[in-house]
Amino acid sequence: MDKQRLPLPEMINDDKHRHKQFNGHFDSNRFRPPKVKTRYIAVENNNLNRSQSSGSCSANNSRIAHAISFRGGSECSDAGILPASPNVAAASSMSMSTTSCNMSHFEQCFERLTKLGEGSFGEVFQVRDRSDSRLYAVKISKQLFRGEQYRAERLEEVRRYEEFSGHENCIRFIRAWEQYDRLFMQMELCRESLEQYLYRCRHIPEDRIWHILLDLLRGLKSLHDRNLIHLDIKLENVLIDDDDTCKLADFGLVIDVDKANNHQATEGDSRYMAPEILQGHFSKAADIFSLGIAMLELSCYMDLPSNGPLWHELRQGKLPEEFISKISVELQQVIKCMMSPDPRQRSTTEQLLSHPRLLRMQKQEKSMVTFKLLSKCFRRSRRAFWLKMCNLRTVAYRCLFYILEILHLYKPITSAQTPMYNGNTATAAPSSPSASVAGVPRLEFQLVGSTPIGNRDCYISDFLLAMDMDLSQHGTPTACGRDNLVNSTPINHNHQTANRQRSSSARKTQAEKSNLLSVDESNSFDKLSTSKVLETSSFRGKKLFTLDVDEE
Ligand SMILES: Nc1ncnc2c1ncn2[C@@H]1O[C@H](COP(=O)(O)OP(=O)(O)OP(=O)(O)O)[C@@H](O)[C@H]1O
Ligand SMILES: [Mg+2]
Repeated sequence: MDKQRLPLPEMINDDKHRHKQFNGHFDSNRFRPPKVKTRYIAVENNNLNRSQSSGSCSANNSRIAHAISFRGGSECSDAGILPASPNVAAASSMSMSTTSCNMSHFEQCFERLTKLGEGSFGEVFQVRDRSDSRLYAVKISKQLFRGEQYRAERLEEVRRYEEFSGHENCIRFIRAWEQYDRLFMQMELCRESLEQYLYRCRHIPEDRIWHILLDLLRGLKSLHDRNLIHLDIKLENVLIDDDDTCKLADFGLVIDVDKANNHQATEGDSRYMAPEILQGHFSKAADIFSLGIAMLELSCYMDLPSNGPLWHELRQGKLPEEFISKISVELQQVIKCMMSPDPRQRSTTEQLLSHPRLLRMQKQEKSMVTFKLLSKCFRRSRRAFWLKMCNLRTVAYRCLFYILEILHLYKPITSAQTPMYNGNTATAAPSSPSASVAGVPRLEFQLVGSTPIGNRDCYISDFLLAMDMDLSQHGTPTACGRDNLVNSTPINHNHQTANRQRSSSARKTQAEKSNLLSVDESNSFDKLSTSKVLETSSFRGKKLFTLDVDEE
């Protein structure tokens, strides 16, 4: 990647330091390092089509999801084609393969819930894993891979995430894959970013600031120990998990110190940028400066300038008195030490971690370690318990619905097997279907079968009522749009039986007078042979006849 220089800070005559302003949404128009712009396409399943991946570095393969991992020690591995999620495999077996084929791996595996945030490289979504119902965060790169070089740079982030995933103060990485020329990274879900936390709390107690500093110094040390520099330390790139632990995230600009001044580095957010970066000097000390200024922002609720005279003042060691005076001298000294204009004078992570206050905190933490572990275990088991309870409840409801559904379908089928109508005179059935229908709660379901009425969503009870009304008015079931209907389908038998049970004797007579006639094919073949058949169709091996019946 070519080194991209920030334009020199503009001289703006706004020389007043300000408290942070929050107008309900996060400022997305901050001064950011210049980045090559490409057309942004919203990450929707339907948008991820072949035409957009034209010019792709991964060419024809871009439609297939490939796992990305550097864990095996290989330099850049496309670990292989990802299998479809188990849910999709099940869906495919239920002849939904066309739909599942059109789904991206992301959609097959996750249910997208909310958007958590957005940076210059990616959008991050809260998702639910369809296989275990757990919540995760998935970062989807905004820009399509424009070429092998660009793709390799994006995949570097995966390598870094994998490298630091095990550290308590770095975000836990789960897996990554590429599809449709985009990179997808699944990671642990955090509660919020440090920036969101600051906007929520505004005034953060100093005790908490020290704890945050300790967490971040530990995370940063794990990078610096490997001779890597983050280059994008800022409040947005620090995430807080459910246990209130701060974690470093966004390793998109991480670079090897040895390669840092070799056209490899890209500056991060100018508000947090160390002064020497303008001269192209990238070092671990640059990260210390960024962390120091982030601590100033956090402890003083100060709006950091992205350019102008105030930007320069902050980098000359002049910290605004009206802000800095609000915090303890101890914290002031640490911040000043981290923000020293000369990078050689800045303390290292190790030196900072050996600050008496931080040492005391680390000792306290050690003694609290068992208690912390226990409380963590308790919180996790409580969560697991509720999850299980919810699952049990779902299973119980499902069973209940199945039973109800089976009951519902069972009765009409048996009633159809017993001829209940003989000729045009309805005789009472031995059981009372209407009573059983009334006993079944109003259940929404799709009618099984392919009768004209079965091809739409309806309530079976609605249908019964409709039949009831039709019969009471004309004795002609308009649901089928015929005047003379002979029907042996289970559903219609049931309707007629239910109708018969619920209707008054007057209505019964009316029904008898009408041309409605229900016959079983086997029993009433002789009647059929004498009647004029207008139309025939079949349902479940039973024949449906539309007859012109002589009333006598
Ligand atoms: N694991 C996560 N859990 C919760 N929120 C997250 C997570 N990862 C990222 N976010 C949110 O998404 C935002 C953007 O994520 P991230 O910083 O990784 O994107 P980016 O495009 O690389 O950003 P940048 O512009 O800093 O390079 C974060 O500021 C944070 O608010
Ligand atoms: Mg970020």
